[in-house]
Amino acid sequence: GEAEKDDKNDDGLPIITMEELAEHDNEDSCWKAIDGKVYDVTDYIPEHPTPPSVMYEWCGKESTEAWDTKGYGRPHSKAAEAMLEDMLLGRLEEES
Ligand code: HEM
Repeated sequence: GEAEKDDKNDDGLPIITMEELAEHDNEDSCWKAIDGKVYDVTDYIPEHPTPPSVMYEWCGKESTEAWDTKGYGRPHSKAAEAMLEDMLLGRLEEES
């Protein structure tokens, strides 16, 4: 029905609003938006090869630039990109 159409995008992924993203800004639930998609990275934080603070800084936020640069101008590896796919939750709402 109409409601379903509003909730989903062409690719069938749930649409996640900026407000919803912003609620997941902590160690119990850490979501990040990267290139228009939203990922739940909570369980990966202890495995990430940096102090957790590097990851926590971006919880609940649009994190594309942090992802693309790792904070010092180098992109994450293809292996890291592949891991991210398993954490996919949905698509970030388009800005209006
Ligand atoms: C968005 C904020 C993030 C920042 C600022 C960040 C930063 C970093 C830094 C500084 C390193 C270590 C140095 C290096 O390998 O170049 C690293 C490595 C790594 N990160 Fe992140 N990271 C972020 C998010 C993530 C997420 C969400 C994942 C989940 C898949 C991830 C996966 C990895 C992996 C697998 C490595 C090992 C090196 C590689 O494969 O590129 N990171 N990251």
